[in-house]
Amino acid sequence: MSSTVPDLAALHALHPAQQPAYPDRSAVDAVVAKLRSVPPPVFAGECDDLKTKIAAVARGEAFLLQGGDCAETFEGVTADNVRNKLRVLLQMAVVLTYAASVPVVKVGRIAGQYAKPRSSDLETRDGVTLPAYRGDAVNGYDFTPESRVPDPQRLVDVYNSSAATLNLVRAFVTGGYADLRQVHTWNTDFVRESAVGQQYEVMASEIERALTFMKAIGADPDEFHRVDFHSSHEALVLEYEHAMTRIDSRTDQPYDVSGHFLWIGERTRQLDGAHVELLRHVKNPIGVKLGPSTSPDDALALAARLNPENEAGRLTFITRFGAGKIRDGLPPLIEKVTAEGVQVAWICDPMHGNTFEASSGYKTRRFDDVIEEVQGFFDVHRSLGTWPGGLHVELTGDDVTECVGGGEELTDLDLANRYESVCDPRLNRVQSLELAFLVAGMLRKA
Ligand SMILES: O=C[C@H](O)[C@H](O)COP(=O)(O)O
Ligand SMILES: C=C(OP(=O)(O)O)C(=O)O
Ligand SMILES: [Mn+2]
Repeated sequence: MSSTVPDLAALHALHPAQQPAYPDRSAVDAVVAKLRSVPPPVFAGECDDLKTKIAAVARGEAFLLQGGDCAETFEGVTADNVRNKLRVLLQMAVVLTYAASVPVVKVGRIAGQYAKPRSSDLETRDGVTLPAYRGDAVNGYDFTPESRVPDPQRLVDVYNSSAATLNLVRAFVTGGYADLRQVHTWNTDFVRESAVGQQYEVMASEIERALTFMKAIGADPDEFHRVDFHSSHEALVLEYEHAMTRIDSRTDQPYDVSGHFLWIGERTRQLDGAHVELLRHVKNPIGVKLGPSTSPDDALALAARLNPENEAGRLTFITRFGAGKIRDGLPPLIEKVTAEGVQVAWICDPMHGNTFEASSGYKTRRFDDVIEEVQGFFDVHRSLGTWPGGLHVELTGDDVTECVGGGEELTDLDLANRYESVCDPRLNRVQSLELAFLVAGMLRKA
């Protein structure tokens, strides 16, 4: 892989999709110059460690759990918010690990997930049309002309918010919060009231007994004290990702140190596009979203471009077909990629192919469609003898009402109660845990 990263002008010459229309180029240049000098939020060696873990996923020896907000917000960077997201991911990971006896690689859509590709450049409300909200990285959510102007200073806020979030996540995962012996404590509040909370309690008690037994036979309890947790986001705004791309002093190779894992979205995965061009040069583990229009040759070409050395763990395909399309659409991709000997981890995003507008006007997803897509993903892999490597979900640790269905049987009418996402609807904490138990059952069979 070439280590010469193209400059920003060369990337812009490729007419990148989904970029902010900044009104003042000199202000952008000043921000990029500033960002080039800030300390990296992650260390390149951590990216290599994650790549090694994803290689185990590609070999069928581990399962990847990737989850978090569709769009993080600056306002959402609070201790409670970060802790709640981490907690639901830790609970899901423990369910998957314990119930399916598979190591789980934990990756948050967190500490950098601030930029959004949109279906339309414009948004119209009550006859007023303004530029669409493209995430806090780009413009404001408020529906006013001032707020919707792209402001490059926001990229500095992305850096500061990401660094603050990751700092707290690191403190939680190494400082005792994520200690496996806290498995009961994570569940203390509301989830105990729900059926899935009770199911979790039973499992947590079994885990506690197992830990007590292991301690009694001389295992080191410090083994359970910390977990590995990684950050990820869609690499979308080229100014930001380019400014955060640095040469690693150990290896002399470029890494995008804005996060451990970066992915290219469904709308920006053009083979000759700027996003593929930038990410093909960095050494991080990377992902590409693949929707129903992807042909087997597209997948092969992306793999050849992004992972020419066919390094295991480098490339993850995140499929997002929709519940109705996965059973027909996924097999040809897996068959061709497998037949060509291409090393890839296959991950299922059961969210983005299942979005629709409820009669109330809210964007939502049905919990049953999410489950149906994951079941399709597992069934396809089972029939082809390949490994269903993981799950990519939009979720939150809070009690929101954004997706319908699940054990709480949320309906269209409930959506207005607590709809807080600024972009796509997320599973709430109960729905996330329900998903984890269902997937654990599928994994046991796999
Ligand atoms: O998160 C993914 C996309 O940004 C999102 O689904 C686009 O949503 P839109 O169709 O409302 O623009
Ligand atoms: C934009 C997203 O997804 P996709 O690129 O698959 O539409 C996302 O993950 O929020
Ligand atoms: Mn989304």
